[in-house]
Amino acid sequence: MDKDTVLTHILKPKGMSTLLGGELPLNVINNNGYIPLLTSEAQTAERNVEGNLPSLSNAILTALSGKVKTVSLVGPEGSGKTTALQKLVLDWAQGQHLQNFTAVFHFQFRELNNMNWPLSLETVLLHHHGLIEHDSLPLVLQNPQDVLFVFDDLDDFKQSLDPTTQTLCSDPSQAASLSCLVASLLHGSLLKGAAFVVATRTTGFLRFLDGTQVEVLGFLKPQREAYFQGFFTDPGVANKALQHMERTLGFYDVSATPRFCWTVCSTYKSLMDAAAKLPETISQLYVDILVNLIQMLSLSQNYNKELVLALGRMASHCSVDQHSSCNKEEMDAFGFQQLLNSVGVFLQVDGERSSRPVFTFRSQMMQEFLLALSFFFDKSMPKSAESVLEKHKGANFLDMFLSALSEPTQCRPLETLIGRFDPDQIMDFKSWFKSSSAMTLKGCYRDKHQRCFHLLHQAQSDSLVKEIVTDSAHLGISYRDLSLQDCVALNYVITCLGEMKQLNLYLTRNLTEEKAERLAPAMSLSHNINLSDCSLSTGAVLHLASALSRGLTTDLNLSNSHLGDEKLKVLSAGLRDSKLHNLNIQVCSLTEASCEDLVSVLTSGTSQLCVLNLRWNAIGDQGLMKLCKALQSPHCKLQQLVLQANELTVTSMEALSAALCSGQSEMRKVDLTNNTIGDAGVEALCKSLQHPLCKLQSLNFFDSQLTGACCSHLMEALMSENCSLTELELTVNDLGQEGALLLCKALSKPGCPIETLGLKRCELTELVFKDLGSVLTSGTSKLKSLVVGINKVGDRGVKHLLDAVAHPNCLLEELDVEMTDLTDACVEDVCAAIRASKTLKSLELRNNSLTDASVPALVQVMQDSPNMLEMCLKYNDFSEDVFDMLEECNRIRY
Ligand SMILES: Nc1ncnc2c1ncn2[C@@H]1O[C@H](COP(=O)(O)OP(=O)(O)OP(=O)(O)O)[C@@H](O)[C@H]1O
Repeated sequence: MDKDTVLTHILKPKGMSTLLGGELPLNVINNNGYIPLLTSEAQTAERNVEGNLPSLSNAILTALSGKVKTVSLVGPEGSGKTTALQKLVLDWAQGQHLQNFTAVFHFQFRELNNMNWPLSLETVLLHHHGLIEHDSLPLVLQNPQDVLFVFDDLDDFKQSLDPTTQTLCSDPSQAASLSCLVASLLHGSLLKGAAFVVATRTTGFLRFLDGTQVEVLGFLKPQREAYFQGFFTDPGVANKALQHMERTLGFYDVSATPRFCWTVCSTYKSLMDAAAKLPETISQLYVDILVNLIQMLSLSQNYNKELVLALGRMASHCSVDQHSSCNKEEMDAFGFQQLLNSVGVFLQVDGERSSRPVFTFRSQMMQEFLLALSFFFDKSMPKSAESVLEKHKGANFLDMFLSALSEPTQCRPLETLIGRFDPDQIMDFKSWFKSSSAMTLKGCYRDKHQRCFHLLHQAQSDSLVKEIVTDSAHLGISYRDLSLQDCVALNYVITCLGEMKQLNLYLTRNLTEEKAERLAPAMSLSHNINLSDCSLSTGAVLHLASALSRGLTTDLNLSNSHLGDEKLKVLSAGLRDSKLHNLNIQVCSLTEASCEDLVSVLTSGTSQLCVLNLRWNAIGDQGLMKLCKALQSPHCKLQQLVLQANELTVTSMEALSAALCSGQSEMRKVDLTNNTIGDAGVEALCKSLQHPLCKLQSLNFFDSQLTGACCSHLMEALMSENCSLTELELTVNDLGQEGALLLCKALSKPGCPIETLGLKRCELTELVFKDLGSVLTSGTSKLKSLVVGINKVGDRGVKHLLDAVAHPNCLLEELDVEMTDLTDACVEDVCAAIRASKTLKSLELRNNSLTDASVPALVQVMQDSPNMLEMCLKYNDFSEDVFDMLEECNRIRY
């Protein structure tokens, strides 16, 4: 039809606006309420200069100028497809775009469905569409490239579009089935060259359409903002309403649909006008909507109930059979006979004046809500909640609505209109919910935990949360990759509980600002927060920081989260006033710059930080030297510092040593693993060990590029009266025989405090093992744990230690002789040592050359020695023949 016809005929609004159906598209457009929509990037080239998503109308216009002039607008229920089509046609008629088309034909499949007899395209255009002059038709048909067809609601099309199952037609005057006409048009056999814009929800028909698909994104946040401002005349009220919607509903996909926004705005407006409370959950919103709709109908309580029951039956039918619409016979079977005049607010009625009207729910969400409601009323519904849910598996919100409606405070407003809910049904739902939640929460499936939290959130009952989430709930599992609505539900549950042992978000790939904001109250109520291997936006870190600063959290694990210096700065602001004791920021891509922020935290006077793990951050000597300033502050409470692989050298060891003996440092444990501090670094630290004010108890020099030269300094330090070191780790350093013998000298001095010694892979010899044996039997040694694996001393070397273990003076509890070239020849000594020792609990024998022959004796001695907690025999030369025997003792690992 031409532009004038469009302007005079088509653009007269048909029908009326309804709360669930939306404001009529033409009213929206005519009243300047149209908010331009966006599409996703995939279909169009790129974002525009401001980095925003492309506009929907541009995407359509661009696609129509392409080679295949078919554009499919795809979007969910109420996302604005019809409105966008009407705007497109109106703008064309007003000369704003698409002026290359001389005629535009606009069809709705819902209406076409009624044509059940063969028709030619000419007849459809002339008589059915009825708005084209007979004379102009040939012109149109001769120039198909000047014609645009606009088809709406393709998903409602009840016939086939498959070109392979029907013979397509090409003659506009030939009568054919509707299915053939539409398929022939879209496949180009009829009116070849014409252009098409087709709007649809996601449907299987899309596979028959060539051309461009354009996603209709509906209202994202900025469009919602514009819409609310347009809806409410007072900007303050608009803002209040929007904030409320964003906080309570903004995380549901449905809130991106313009139709839902209309429903929400209209409902909020009437509640605000009545000075009533706005709904806190989606269930409460639907209670309010239903109350509003029922009140509008002004029926008696009996009629209200009948209507709700009939709607519930229809909802169940549509949900089970995946029907979107029902005919008159079906409606009668649901019990609508007397009530059909009242269904308009709930149902869209097509072909009202024809003999075959079709009824469709205006809102899928309301369909599910009515289904849930009927569970508490309809005697014909399955009796148990479990079977209702089983029967309507495809319903997304059913369990959430059931949960909300089973709470007295939430169902009360409806009870006054439709009568009392069946108490047996309420009880049934409650007992199903409690027992299934108890099972779910004992298990480890995070999705199921989340669902349970959603149901609790909908129920809005503190006491129910406390009843369901008990100590037996397994809440320590990782709730990674939460959606925004998961965050809201989890936060609700933790807030009701009042505190949480551990909030585990391990492996969350995208903790956005919005999600962290929703979780912030839960974070402050959690004693331990695990955010290891997560990626957090700066905004998220900001919320974490503020949650920590007012919260209960004592342990925070951010390891492997690659925070970087900037985000650490943001975090530091919250650390000062937090209760944090233990901060793990290993592998966080930090540099020297972060140390300044950490210093300001540690010296703040309010920080409680005792343990700081900085493993694998390139802070370097300059960074550690800054931290050392903090260690000398009377405010710093740090006791343990993990400095593994921090690119440290001897340069920073002097400063560390000075800090340790400053008299202010509380430091008990320093781990310097994997740094190149070398012998000179050890020498510097040994000075502090001899200082009376140094409180250090544990030093770890694992793989620190040391040689025997450092041992004289260690010996001196260990022999000093002031030394309080109980743990010394020197594993993976080339100390050699000479160096190790010096250490043994120190260890044999009465009073030497060392209890745990690590000398794995230190190039030790049999002579060293002999001296270590003497240390152990000396009667003065406090050694409880000795790790001397990966030194090739063989059976003879290890025998010195085994004999020592058998000696009554030896206090050893743990001996590690991994990969020391042991053979079956040592087994007798092993068994003798175990039998004689009163203290030994663990023996590490992995990576040796023991064979099957040793197994019976080793199993026997383990069975006879209940003191022994573990013997590890992994990676020896056993055959499968002995596995059964080894299996007999569960304290043997093999
Ligand atoms: N761009 C818009 N600006 C303002 N309001 C809009 C816009 N788009 C849609 N609406 C409102 O949302 C309602 C629903 O939109 P519309 O009917 O266009 O959705 P739809 O995607 O065609 O839905 P369905 O899949 O159910 O056919 C409209 O009646 C109108 O009130």
